[in-house]
Amino acid sequence: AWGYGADNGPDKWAKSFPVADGPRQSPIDVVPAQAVFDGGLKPLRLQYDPSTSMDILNNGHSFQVTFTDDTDSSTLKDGPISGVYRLKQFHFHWGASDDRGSEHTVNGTKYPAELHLVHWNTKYPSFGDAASKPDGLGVVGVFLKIGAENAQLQKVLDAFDAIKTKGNQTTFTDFDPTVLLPGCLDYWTYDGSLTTPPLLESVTWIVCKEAISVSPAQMARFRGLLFSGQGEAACCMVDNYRPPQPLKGRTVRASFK
Ligand SMILES: NS(=O)(=O)c1ccc(NC(=O)NCCO)cc1
Ligand SMILES: [Zn+2]
Repeated sequence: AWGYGADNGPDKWAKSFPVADGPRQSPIDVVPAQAVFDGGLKPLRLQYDPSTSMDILNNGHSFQVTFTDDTDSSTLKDGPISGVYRLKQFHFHWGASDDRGSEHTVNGTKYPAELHLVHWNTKYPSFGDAASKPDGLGVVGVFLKIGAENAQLQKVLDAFDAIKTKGNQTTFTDFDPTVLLPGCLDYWTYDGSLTTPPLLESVTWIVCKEAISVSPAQMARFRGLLFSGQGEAACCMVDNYRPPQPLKGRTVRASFK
């Protein structure tokens, strides 16, 4: 199965998932000087109801916090998208050291981690259906940079002991992911894909310009998770990021000057 190792990592994914070499793959390197300011882009409207957070899971590739998405309680509206997209889950990608870990880069700069808030377009009946449509998903990406301890992140990190190995999950309620957003919601946006198999080209990417902070000790906690399952040889969950992919003529728009 796919992963991030030498034998099953990003350079090998095209064998099982040929779309890996497609025209709108993610992540990309964002070059701010080449982004086109679009005054028609609206401010992001993220409205989350903490009662929709359900559980936190180690899925063997990352950990994710999953939300109930049977109503429009936690939504993404405006920004570059039209209609209403529902929050399904959020997860992170990170490195084995602070010099790498993000999927998107900015002028080639890698951040130590990147948060993805995954939403699906309610014009489709479900996440699974939306994931196969060109306008099916909206993912908000937020960079993490090394700095002060992020108290809002602590609640997520404190659940890690219960999800150390692949397949473990535990209840994770009353969490409002708004607390993980940067103060300024200026963003870049472009048409892309899932950054893990099946790499479906269904994502409107919304990458925030401003990063949130994470302390070195908190980053060390991320690296204590395991790709491996209970009773298997321990394999640290680190470097679970896909490197930037060719832009192939796409335009990146900026919501700010
Ligand atoms: N890294 S990413 O592009 O944000 C991403 C988001 C969702 C998925 N897949 C997914 O959510 N599958 C359904 C189970 O949650 C894969 C990659
Ligand atoms: Zn992701």
